[in-house]
Amino acid sequence: MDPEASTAPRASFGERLAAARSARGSLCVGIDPHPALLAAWGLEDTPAGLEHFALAVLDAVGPVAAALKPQVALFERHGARGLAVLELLLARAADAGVLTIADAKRGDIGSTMQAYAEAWLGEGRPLAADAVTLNPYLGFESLRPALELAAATGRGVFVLALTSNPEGLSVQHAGGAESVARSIAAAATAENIGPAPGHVGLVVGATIGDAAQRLGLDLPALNGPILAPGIGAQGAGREALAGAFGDALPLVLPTASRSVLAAGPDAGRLRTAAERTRDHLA
Ligand SMILES: O=c1ccn([C@@H]2O[C@H](COP(=O)(O)O)[C@@H](O)[C@H]2O)c(=O)[nH]1
Repeated sequence: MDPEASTAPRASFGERLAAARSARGSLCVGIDPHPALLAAWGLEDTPAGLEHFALAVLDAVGPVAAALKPQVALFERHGARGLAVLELLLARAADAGVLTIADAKRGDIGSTMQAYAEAWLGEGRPLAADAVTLNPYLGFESLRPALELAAATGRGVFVLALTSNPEGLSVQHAGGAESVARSIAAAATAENIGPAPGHVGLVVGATIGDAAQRLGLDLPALNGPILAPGIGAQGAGREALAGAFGDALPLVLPTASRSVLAAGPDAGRLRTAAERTRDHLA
């Protein structure tokens, strides 16, 4: 191996995601090994079943998706052995050149946030992904350790702004014209200075209808990626995406889990389901 290559800093997450979207199209596929899906695939709800499922999704879908998004909760429910599977998946994805977004929704006071940042974004850490989802309920500024470490390591973050679930309204819409969601979006935008696509993204559900416009979020100004869950199993499709995002659509990375994963275990069907979803949404 060229010793210089191993120490060269990686490009920023924004640049790497933009390249992946150009090469593989604009879909993120979630890896959510729900017990019912494992059963439908003929797998046991065990770490071994989990490993088979996760690696099969990587092999089948990795080549046609801009990123994969393992849902950390579904690995955590298997304890240490489940996390070992997640660690293996992240390593294999990195070897295959497939970007990963760990859907961990972390957020805590600064001193603890530092540890979360190192766990999910730290160079050489076993669970480090290309990006992680963050929960700003303790205040956007509490996320500072993750924002800084992501920038330093060429990784990214996606901060929850308007989530896809109906219960999110009670918190995220609060505040009227100065809503919580609007302030989170503005704070994220302020992080993405410079011409290149920024590394601070937002999570905005594809199911939100016209909420972003009504609440005055300036999403086209973000200069970073918008991860949009809610596709398929939660009811959103192409029209919902267009209605929710308008001029911000070029920033949007839709993500679908159950609706794609249900096409397995056959690798060809799984890949076709991902390609159809991606092409339908384009
Ligand atoms: O607002 C949010 C934030 C995260 N999620 C996560 O995305 C997937 C969606 O799965 P589907 O099977 O496509 O519904 C899941 O891991 C959620 O925890 C979200 O849905 N909404």
